[in-house]
Amino acid sequence: TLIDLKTAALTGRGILQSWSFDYIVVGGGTAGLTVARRLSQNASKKVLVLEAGRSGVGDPLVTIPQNSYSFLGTDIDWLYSTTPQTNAAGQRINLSSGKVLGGDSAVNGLVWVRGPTKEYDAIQDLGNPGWNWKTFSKAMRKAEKLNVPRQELVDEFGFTVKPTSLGSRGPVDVSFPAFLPLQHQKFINASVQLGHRFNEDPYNGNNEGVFYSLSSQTSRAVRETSEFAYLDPVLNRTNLIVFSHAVVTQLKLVTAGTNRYSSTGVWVRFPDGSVTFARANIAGGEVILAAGTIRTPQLLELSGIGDKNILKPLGISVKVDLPGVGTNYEDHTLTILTYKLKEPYLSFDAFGYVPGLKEEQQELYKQGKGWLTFANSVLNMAPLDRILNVTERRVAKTILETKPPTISNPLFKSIKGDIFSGVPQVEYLLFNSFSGGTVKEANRSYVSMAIQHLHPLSRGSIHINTTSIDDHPLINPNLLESEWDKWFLAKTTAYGRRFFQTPAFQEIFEQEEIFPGPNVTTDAQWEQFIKDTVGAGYHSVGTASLLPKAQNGVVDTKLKVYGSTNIRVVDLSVLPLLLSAHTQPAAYAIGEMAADILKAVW
Ligand SMILES: Cc1cc2nc3c(=O)[nH]c(=O)nc-3n(C[C@H](O)[C@H](O)[C@H](O)COP(=O)(O)OP(=O)(O)OC[C@H]3O[C@@H](n4cnc5c(N)ncnc54)[C@H](O)[C@@H]3O)c2cc1C
Repeated sequence: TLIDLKTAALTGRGILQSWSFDYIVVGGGTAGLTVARRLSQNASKKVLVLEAGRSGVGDPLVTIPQNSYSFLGTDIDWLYSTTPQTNAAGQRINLSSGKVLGGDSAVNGLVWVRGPTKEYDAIQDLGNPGWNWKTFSKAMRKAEKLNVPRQELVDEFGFTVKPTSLGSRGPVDVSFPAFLPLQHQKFINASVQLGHRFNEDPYNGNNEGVFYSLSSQTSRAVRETSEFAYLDPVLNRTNLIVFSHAVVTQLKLVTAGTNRYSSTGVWVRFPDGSVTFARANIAGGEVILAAGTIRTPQLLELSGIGDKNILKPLGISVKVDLPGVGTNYEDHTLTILTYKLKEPYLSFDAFGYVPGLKEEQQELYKQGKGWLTFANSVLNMAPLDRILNVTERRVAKTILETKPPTISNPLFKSIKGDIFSGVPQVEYLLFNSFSGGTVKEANRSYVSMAIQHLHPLSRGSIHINTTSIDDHPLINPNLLESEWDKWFLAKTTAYGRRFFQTPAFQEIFEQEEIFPGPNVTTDAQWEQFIKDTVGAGYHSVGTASLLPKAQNGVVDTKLKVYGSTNIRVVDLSVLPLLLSAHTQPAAYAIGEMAADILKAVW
């Protein structure tokens, strides 16, 4: 049952006053709704989901794939930005995130991709038995339902996929879009011409090379979110109560023996500002945090779980002194090159100057066809050898002899071990519009290439600096702090130019680079360029890491917060290391795995 507290506060308050819950899920985002659906399949278990945002049902901002970044600045955006980044020219970097049922799955770029086996196994090797490729891939398959592309789409665009590598019965439909821009088709050729491998089966534990990537959308081109995929089909369950416009302000903790705390429930703020308590069942009730990488550490700290040196000065009574909370924060770093298409080729920029094009495409979309079905669908995941020459590889080795200051020894060792062993280190992808630069002609079409560093070594933090839930925590990804991150991103960004010098791209792109432009040529200029323009990949992880406590971990292998008896974290804040992949499949997988852990005691 979905109850919007904006319109049904009385009903909501009544339920909270008379019920206690077996599971209280804080945050109805990607992982939160996954775990809620699985746990509510047992009709004797009462499940409550508390989501700060509204529903995304029927909202074209959410449903239409091509609108994926249009939520920026709207009512479904948390409007985060980082603290000034000292190693990136003082930039405050945008980190918009979905404040809506479905969370980031309702606003993201729809890319659906997995990393290679080694990266999931590395999570286990850090001291987390049971968290490996085998368990992650099983959970990702459980979440997904592949729609094999229709023959006409295969014929037109060349899509390839190996159906046995993906799930076929999960809630989240994954499909190829019904349209692939010419420039994305050419990106496959350009990559191959540069010596990159074409990968026909990137979902089975080896994602190296250039490939057609799936998109989290139905075969009718409606975006899949965790709300549409996991929640909507089970809305009639009376033991599952979902509140929208419900802001959780704090967890209530009581002592449960020496050095241990239990949560008896959470405080919920209603849209009118009033606060009501949601009670966890005394017998075995669990509080499940799924508020995402930015808000989960905030809630832990506001509730007295975190580093005492941060909590005490704010007057917060320290329940569990857990210094790992809010640390090990990591995001992919991203830079952009922009080129102009030759006439008459078009990108989405043409919506702004070709009369009638938008209307024509809106009509086509009603039949599940055309440009609006497309968000992104070709990726190139490249290992180091593909990008760096012999001399550069030698320099890379020298830089990597020194551990950067903010990453722990085990994490550094783990990543470093993979850098020279064929694991993708950089991703190239195209944005089908002008996405970086200042000089834009009004009636021409542009395409930007994004360059994403997949395994940065800099680590940042997310901590509160006030006791109010309404103040965003200080979000400091510490981008480009490590020498490796700066050097490698500069090298891989410079390499991006080479795609535009291939015959495949020369056919359709003007030769002159628009951004950063031909004046950037030396190593020093590239480094300055990336410092001035680096962005985040919107793939934040790690602030409540799944790691042994002695390694600054926050949750154990059952996702239970150290020092607590019944508080779990199930969102991406538990992921201790980023993958060579965009992060939504991992969020669904962690939700699935969390549900299995909790169901095991039924
Ligand atoms: C712009 C953008 C583009 C992206 N593109 C891609 C992509 O193309 N492919 C991909 O794989 N990944 C992508 N990602 C990343 C991916 O979507 C996320 O990493 C993933 O969905 C996060 O899942 P989560 O469950 O950890 O958090 P979320 O899905 O963000 O869920 C957290 C939920 O908690 C709610 N919440 C927070 N605080 C409170 C509170 N106090 N009370 C109540 N509710 C609260 C939030 O409103 C939200 O609904 C993108 C992300 C963004 C932002």
